[in-house]
Amino acid sequence: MTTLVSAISASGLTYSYNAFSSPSLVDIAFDLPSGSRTILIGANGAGKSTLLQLLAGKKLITTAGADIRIKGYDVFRNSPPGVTFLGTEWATNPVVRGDILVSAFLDSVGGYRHKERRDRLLDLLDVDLDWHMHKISDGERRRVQLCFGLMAPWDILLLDEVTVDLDVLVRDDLLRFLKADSEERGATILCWSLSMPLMPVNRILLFPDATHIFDGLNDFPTHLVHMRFGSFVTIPTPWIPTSLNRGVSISAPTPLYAIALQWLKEDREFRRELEKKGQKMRGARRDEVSMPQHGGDANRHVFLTLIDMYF
Ligand SMILES: Nc1ncnc2c1ncn2[C@@H]1O[C@H](COP(=O)(O)OP(=O)(O)OP(=O)(O)O)[C@@H](O)[C@H]1O
Repeated sequence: MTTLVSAISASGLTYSYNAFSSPSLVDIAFDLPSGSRTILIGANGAGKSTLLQLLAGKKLITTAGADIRIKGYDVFRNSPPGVTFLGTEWATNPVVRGDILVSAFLDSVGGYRHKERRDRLLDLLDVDLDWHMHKISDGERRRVQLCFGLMAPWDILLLDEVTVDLDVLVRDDLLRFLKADSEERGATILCWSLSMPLMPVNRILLFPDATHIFDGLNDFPTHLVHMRFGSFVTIPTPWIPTSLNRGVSISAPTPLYAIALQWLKEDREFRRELEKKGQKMRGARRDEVSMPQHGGDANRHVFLTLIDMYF
């Protein structure tokens, strides 16, 4: 049995993109054990990508007292080894859209050193070594990215949204591979795949296609986190299907889907309550926000709303 030691931890984590915007993360604190597989659940703008990028050391945090550790290493001062971050910006990099063969591309990043894992991933992700990177679809490019990122064994895997555009079969196989890999090697995964706009929660129930986001996921995580407006509403909590969703009234194909919809519904209600009190939250319709009566305050409110929209 794997001994659970802390793999990822953070405390006092508050982060703003610039001096004008409200913080995208607010006083986040958590501790994830080695071998855990955690899914972040939250509406658009909840802060999931920002958190993953900070953990990956992609953004510098200057807030006093903020601390992020991976395997005990301070991510900003002392990069921890064995961390793989896969995010969506990779696909827009001109290098990976150049006229290069997939085989040459994977070899250029050491694919030949991990041939067994590479070949397993090529099969699983249905990637052809003879593809040219500039002549493949976005979904195919994503599959090459996953092969590229996963072929060297990792200790910590940070996945930002990259499984969303895979077809259902490939995604299902990939989740099985990641789960087995994490169980065999005690490796840790933190990812998010469960994001939906706040407003159309009810409409999602009418579109069976939206449920594919959850295919194969129900048995994948060991922990769930609920994020809302940059904070953790639910800290990493062990997930045993049915453990968290007692009392959840939404009927859904899987317990994970039910809890995600329930949380997003709560987020929407929370936001509407704030808006009734005149607090503009990101993503709100302007006509839903009650404007302050005083002229000066009203102008300031409009100004802050514009800042929120443009930064
Ligand atoms: N480059 C940026 N500059 C300023 N604000 C940003 C930037 N990127 C994100 N934000 C803001 O930070 C907050 C969190 O965004 P983030 O992308 O982390 O959310 P998310 O939960 O990943 O959302 P989604 O599900 O839509 O990807 C949002 O309010 C967003 O507007």
